[in-house]
Amino acid sequence: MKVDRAFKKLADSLPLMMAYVDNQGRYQHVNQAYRNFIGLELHQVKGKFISEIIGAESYQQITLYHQRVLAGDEVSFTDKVTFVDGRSFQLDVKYVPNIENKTGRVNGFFAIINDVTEYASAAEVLRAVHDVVNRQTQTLSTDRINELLRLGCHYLNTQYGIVSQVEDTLYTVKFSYADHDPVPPGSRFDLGDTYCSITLEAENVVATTHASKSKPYAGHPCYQQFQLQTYLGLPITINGTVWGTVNFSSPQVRSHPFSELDIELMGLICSAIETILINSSKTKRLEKLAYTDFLTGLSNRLYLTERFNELTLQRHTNSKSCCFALIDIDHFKTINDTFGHDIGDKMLQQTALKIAGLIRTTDTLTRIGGEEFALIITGLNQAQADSVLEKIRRGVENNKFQLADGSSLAVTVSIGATLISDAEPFKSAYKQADLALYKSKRGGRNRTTWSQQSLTMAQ
Ligand SMILES: Nc1nc2c(ncn2[C@@H]2O[C@H](COP(=O)(O)OP(=O)(O)OP(=O)(O)O)[C@@H](O)[C@H]2O)c(=O)[nH]1
Repeated sequence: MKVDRAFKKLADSLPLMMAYVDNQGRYQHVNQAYRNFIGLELHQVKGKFISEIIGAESYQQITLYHQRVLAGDEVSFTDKVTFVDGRSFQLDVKYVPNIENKTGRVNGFFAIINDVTEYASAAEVLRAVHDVVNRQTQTLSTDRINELLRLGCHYLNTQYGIVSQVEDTLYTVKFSYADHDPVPPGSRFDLGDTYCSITLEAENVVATTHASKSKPYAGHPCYQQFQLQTYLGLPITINGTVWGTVNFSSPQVRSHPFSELDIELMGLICSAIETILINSSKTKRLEKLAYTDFLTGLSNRLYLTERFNELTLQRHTNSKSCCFALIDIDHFKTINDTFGHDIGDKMLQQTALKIAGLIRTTDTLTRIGGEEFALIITGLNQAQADSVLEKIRRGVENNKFQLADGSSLAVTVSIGATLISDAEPFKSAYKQADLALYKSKRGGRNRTTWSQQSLTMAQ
């Protein structure tokens, strides 16, 4: 069929993409919108087979629709279509057969095409954000934030996706995604050297698609150092306070501006990240509570067993020696009975503080029961650990507690210690130390006794 002039004129004036294809599968006309879309002139398309414009795989998929329309059916479909130049789009397509009135013969078909790529990937982002936020209990917050950054990069077609924490003028990368050359989490920059300074100053989303040609990005230290041309940044706010930023960037100039939809979707990703950060800090707070002894502020028995197991695993690789000691206040019942429970509590707190001040930060001190503390000392041999324990014993003995009447009071501690043998379970080490502690108590208190096992190991 000859495509008449009226049709061509009408088709060219429409914003929709339109084509007329004959019953041999050759383009007879493509309107201006379609030509703009595929970047070809009419003479480059006219007379060409569909298979010369659409990539082989996509052509295979849509050829079924061609058969149906050429059999006289109207056909609609939405599918990903890849052109021979490699570009892919999500297209919403309607085929209308051109049927000859008299004969009923199908001469060809009209194709009306709508590019819904942006909406399709927006829907994908929405679905994924929803999914990531709802997977809260099953996946680590780090994995979920990384997944959101990956989605954002994929949707905006940027190289880097970063969540930063900003404290005063310090910019720290907390989470990072890049399909290549990622910026490692923990990297620190001066806030002024990042475009995020612009985001935080604006207290709102800011974006550029061609930094070297737009204010205030051109000449910005971030451009000078990293030559990032495309940037979209949003402030992360937690409990009403600015916490940091989420930003997407690329060294490439972006071919088209960010749309309102892009900004809305990135806002959604930012809110999802805020929610994950808030929930994870709540979880951390609860975890801290679960591992803390309220009276002394030291870690508790639960923490001790977990730390012990962790060290057992580590010893498999570094075979560092490890000492486990139980430290028990002597005659504590008498203190309670004589001075009252409140004074007893204060003595416990003061003793905890004293011992904590005498050990290294790598050692683990916990309160595991009423007036009993447990200590794990790592990396010292028996003689060295023994002198630490002696320092503790003497330190507590000399630690005077002032009473309201001006008099002072001191307590002593008895200690039972053991060297932990390789892969020894907590229960066994505890039993060894407890037996040694019992000997210290029986031997007159205010002393340290080592388990039989340790004495053999130390020889
Ligand atoms: N003030 C106070 N006392 C506690 C706490 N937990 C346990 N106690 C008391 O600690 C005392 C421990 O007494 P015992 O187990 O008989 O030991 P002890 O008097 O220290 O005697 P030895 O260990 O044999 O030297 C009991 O009186 C408990 O009530 C606490 O949180 N605060």
